[in-house]
Amino acid sequence: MRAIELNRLTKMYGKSRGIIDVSFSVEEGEIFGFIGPNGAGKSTTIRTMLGLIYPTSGSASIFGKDCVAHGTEIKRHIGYLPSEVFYYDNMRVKELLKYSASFYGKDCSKRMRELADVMELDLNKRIDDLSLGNKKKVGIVQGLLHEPKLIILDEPTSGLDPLMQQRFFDLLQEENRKGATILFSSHILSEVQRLCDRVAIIKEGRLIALEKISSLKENTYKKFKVETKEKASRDMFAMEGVTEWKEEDGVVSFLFKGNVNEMVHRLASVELSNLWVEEPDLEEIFMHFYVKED
Ligand SMILES: Nc1ncnc2c1ncn2[C@@H]1O[C@H](COP(=O)(O)OP(=O)(O)OP(=O)(O)O)[C@@H](O)[C@H]1O
Repeated sequence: MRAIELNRLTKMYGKSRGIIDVSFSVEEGEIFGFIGPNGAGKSTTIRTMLGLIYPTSGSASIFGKDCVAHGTEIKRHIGYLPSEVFYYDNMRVKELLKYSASFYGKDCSKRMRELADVMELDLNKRIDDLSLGNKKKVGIVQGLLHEPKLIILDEPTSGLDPLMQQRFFDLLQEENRKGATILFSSHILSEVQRLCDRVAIIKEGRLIALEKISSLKENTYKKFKVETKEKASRDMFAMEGVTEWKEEDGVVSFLFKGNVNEMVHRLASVELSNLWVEEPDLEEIFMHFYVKED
């Protein structure tokens, strides 16, 4: 069964767009990345999926159940970490987490202590005494407490130091091994690249790409860097599949998608003094999508 299925999901805020015609699905057991710059529509998509706001048109379902019709039931199976967390400041961490756990009708105290240990969170502290990073940890523990089947994380790492980010990623991978599906929204590409199997890229409210991280990185694009004996011109490498052409200090670089033999032929016709062929990082691929769409 699919964990998430969005079908032409659209949300307008009055006349201004939130998201338009967003369709994708996430299989059970996947770690799925959802990336795009600020304002692209990630939070709107997530909030609509969770039934926190209503779609203008289209539909979203979770484990086969429509998010509007079965919102309450669906939420039992979801652990959600919002991008910004607000709490009752005068509560202690432990009280807040117990209060959250009470909604799930489960005894989560053992899991609460385990998670707090891993994330080095002091359960006896008052919320208003916590730093931003520690408040984020409360959100993480709160989201994972009831061992949800689906974990939805909206920009989860902001405020966490690198050590805690790593712990958190390990924790997510462990939850995934135990069967949890994860939707991870971020504008930081390197973390999506590290953790996710597939990624959806959203821009100005519309989905512009849906790919496997591995095929994005390995099969689709190669980054060529070329040093030429003569001054390089754009024409030298102008062929279908070449994008992101740049020249810096006599070294030309570009992304290439297509038959590498054709590129090798083209390179053979130019006098080279050096050549590098590399895997582009996701950032470069991502920029390419954005430039192309513009
Ligand atoms: N409550 C709201 N009322 C009106 N417009 C909104 C509201 N919430 C979001 N928007 C608009 O919808 C669009 C998508 O915003 P959204 O917060 O979903 O993007 P995002 O990708 O999550 O970005 P960020 O990381 O900055 O939160 C933006 O243009 C935003 O201004």
